[in-house]
Amino acid sequence: MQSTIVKDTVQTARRRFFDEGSLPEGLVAAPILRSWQRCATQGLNAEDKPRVEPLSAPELRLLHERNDLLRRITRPEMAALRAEARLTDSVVILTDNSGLVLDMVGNAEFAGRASRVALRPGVQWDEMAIGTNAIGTALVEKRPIGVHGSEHFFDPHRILTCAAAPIFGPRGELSGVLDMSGHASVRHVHALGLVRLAVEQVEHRLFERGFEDCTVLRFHQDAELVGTAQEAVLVFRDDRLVAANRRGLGFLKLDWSALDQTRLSELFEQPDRIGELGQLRTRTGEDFRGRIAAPEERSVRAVAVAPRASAEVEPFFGQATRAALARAIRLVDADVPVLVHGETGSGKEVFARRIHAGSARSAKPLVAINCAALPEGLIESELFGYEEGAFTGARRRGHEGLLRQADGGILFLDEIGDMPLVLQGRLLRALQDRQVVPLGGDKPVSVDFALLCATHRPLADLVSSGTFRSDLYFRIAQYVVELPPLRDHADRSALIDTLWDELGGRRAGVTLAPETLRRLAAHDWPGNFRQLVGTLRALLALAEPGEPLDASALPADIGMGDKPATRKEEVVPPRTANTLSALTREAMSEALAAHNGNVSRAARSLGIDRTTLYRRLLWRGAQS
Ligand SMILES: Nc1ncnc2c1ncn2[C@@H]1O[C@H](COP(=O)(O)OP(=O)(O)OP(=O)(O)O)[C@@H](O)[C@H]1O
Repeated sequence: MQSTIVKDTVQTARRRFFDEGSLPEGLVAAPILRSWQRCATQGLNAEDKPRVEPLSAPELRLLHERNDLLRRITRPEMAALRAEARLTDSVVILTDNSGLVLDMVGNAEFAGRASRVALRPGVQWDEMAIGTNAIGTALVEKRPIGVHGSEHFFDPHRILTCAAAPIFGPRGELSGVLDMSGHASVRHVHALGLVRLAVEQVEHRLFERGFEDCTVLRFHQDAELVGTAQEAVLVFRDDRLVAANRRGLGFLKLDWSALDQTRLSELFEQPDRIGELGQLRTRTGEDFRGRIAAPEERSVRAVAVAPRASAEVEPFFGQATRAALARAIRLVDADVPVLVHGETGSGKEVFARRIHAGSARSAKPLVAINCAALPEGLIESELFGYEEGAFTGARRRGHEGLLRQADGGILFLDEIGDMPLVLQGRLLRALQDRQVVPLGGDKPVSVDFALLCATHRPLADLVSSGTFRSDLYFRIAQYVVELPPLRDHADRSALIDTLWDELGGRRAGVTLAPETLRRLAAHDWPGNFRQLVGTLRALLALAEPGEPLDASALPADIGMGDKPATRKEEVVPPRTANTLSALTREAMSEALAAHNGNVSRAARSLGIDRTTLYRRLLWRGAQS
């Protein structure tokens, strides 16, 4: 009902703006209206088709190379949001600082729909080409923004609901944009919050390296937030401010123009202790709690106290998995291909990296390729390389291809079940002959790599249904490791305890209350380790040192399965969901009730297909 009213309001605003030429102030958010004005002033016409100029495959590869650091630094957040996106039929997108889409992960079905309106890697989503959209408008407005349905400038984008936040570097430079996009019929009310939090983590991590020779000041009014991603950070080289995060500037009422201009001594009174958490008083008389780390002393302390970066959680392996790892290492050393199978988030990639680290090839590269993430048209040139001038847009000096980059090391083909059939034959030949023929070339080049593959799909079934070649299957699956889903772990409490320590819970002086631990252990974690680690990280951010973390901090859908719902709750489901997945499930249940249980109609009203709705409802049924 509420969304119908919002929709009508936007339609009225559009009519006034586009047909009557008046400003519908108050009917849409001010940043949206500003964006419509900018687009109209630039001569964009809402009834035209947006101008899309996708990059060629080699250009996209170059773009990836140029943005390597950004892609690496955002990886943990992309992985965490990807799990959320898969469960909510949406996608997570990373762009460069001009809005060029670098990566898109999440729900494959929605990715297909998004691709039809050119929301895909290699397309620039800047406002001037694509009109009002979360990515482009966040870049212009330099702040997080949600753009929903008809708030988009161009008509075809009405199917989208998007939330984006710009990523700022330590010197205020725009580095990229993180975005979550889904279908406009399912309102992802938490998407903007999730994206903002993720960007805060990314921006905070940008301060971990590169300032070893500087004095770094970390502070907050709340002492407990010092040392977390919510702290304010100011960096001084020879007493001069050279880098900062937005919170640091905001607390002192400064902006980026203060860089290189302002001195530490102008901002703060002499701190009482260097290195220790103490009182900091600004020259204007405001008090903060914080810590100043001088250059030499900081580099020593950083090793001792810096929280582990999120990508580096020490994996938890049960006894059986440890034994499987030892066997897999021996097999890979003997050049026997190993296939790792497990549900999403069960740790296939983590396991593969451990195999590499323990193998005789550890000093050589592990080249990991996600076969599902590579656009189909790119896989061939990416894997096998191409000769100079092999096709229009090919790089002048050609490209050696990923198979050759793995020479001497290990080739890890992740999501191998998603490799298109046409390329499976070519891959098989390369694996059998240990030779690669680049596109546009005729001379085979010898390669030497060990092969690891992973998939969450039932490959044997794909073989039976004819979508995966049996000869390739037998080639890659000479030894299969099955990673168990979390719900099958015998002692989940011990596992959660260990991960909590790994994530820094004990170091931060926070424990999980017995009821919290019980509920976490009772949950069946469909997103496996990825979901569990993400939830524990969120809980850690909410925790108060010295106080056991109460079960009320848990997301609504965790640990409630074992509690009978009250009659009242069954009749009037309260809007308490505070995760995207819970919200989506709520929306699905509501749609189903509104259509008297007719799945097709409910699915249509949500803008998803029947199978997605069935799948999600079945998944829900399995949970409760
Ligand atoms: N054994 C483990 N112990 C602790 N954390 C783990 C473990 N395995 C995985 N994780 C966490 O889960 C996240 C997902 O792991 P990984 O990418 O290896 O899963 P995956 O099975 O390859 O998932 P997908 O099929 O979706 O690609 C990792 O980033 C890591 O934080």
